[in-house]
Amino acid sequence: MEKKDLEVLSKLRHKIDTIDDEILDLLNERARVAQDIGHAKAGQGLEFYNPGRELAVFERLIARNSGPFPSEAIRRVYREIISASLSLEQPMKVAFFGPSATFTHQAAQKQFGFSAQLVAQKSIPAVFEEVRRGRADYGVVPVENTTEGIVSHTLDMFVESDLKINAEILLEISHDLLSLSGKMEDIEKVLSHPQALAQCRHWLEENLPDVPLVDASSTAMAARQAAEDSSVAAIASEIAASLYGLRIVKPKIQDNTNNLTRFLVVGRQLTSPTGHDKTSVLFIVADEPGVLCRMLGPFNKRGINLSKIESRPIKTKAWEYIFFLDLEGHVEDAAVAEALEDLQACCRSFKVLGSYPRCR
Ligand SMILES: O=C(O)C(=O)C[C@]1(C(=O)O)C=C[C@@H](O)C=C1
Repeated sequence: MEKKDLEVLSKLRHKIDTIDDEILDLLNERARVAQDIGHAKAGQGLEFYNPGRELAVFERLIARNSGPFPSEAIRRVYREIISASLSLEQPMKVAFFGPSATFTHQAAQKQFGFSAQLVAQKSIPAVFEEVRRGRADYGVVPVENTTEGIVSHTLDMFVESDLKINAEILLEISHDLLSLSGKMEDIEKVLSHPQALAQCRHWLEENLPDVPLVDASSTAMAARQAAEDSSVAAIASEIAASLYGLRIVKPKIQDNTNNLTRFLVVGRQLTSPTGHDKTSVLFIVADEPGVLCRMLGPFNKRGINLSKIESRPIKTKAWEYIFFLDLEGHVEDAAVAEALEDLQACCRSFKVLGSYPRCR
């Protein structure tokens, strides 16, 4: 580099250093305000974590952004700023359906950031139990997938549990091809969970036709094995790559690109309205003619959009069902409250599972 160019570079770097100093000062100023909010909330017995407010922060900044800083990066950067602020208010413990490096782990990290303490649990009931006993502040569990449908284990938990849904997380399930070197030519074997191998079958046939495919007990386990042998590649998540020190040979190799999973954040309290909410309820109706029509009528009458209805068998009674309904709005909205009151009138059993910010 010529002396003149070096001088230009040095000036620009000095400019960046000055900007970074300002950013750092502002980050500390913001953290102090977040601490003040934390104290004010503690005084009123309010929850420190407020997913609705977080969403509003992300969305306001993304709408305001004129670039060139990428909008998606704004979400990620602010995710970590808020996560760090929250850890000053109160170190947060989040139980998730593990093991580590699963997609639920990734969803928990997306929602709570790196400053939260994420603790893997062996089962979905164990996640609920950790939160119920107060050993974790929140829990993250999967609830439905665009390819596989509902996760019945999670829905069944709400029948007995008093925990409330505080937020939903949408995650694109992206299967990445990972290895130690990150080079296609080093791959002699591909390892993954049978479902992940099946979801990437066409890509594997086209790109690695002669390489043997071997089943592993989980995508995380496949990544762990790939970390021990440079001739083995694993199909696993991005988080598995960072956990096991693997490189991405090829991202997003799944055949169906529209593979999304919805996760729920469960906590011990109901959350307050944000203006963009969704409510989930569970109920059992009497087994009599016209009851299905009557249970949906109150929502139709008030123009309330129903986004999902599921039924699950009642385990103690043959051919009777529990319904799970998702609707737009918050239980504190007048129209929603009235509709739910009408619904309750034709139910043998009824429970609000939570009102929480709709993922947009
Ligand atoms: O606004 C609040 O309620 C805060 O506690 C502040 C803050 C933030 O850093 O912006 C931190 C944590 C909450 O989950 C939401 C927002």
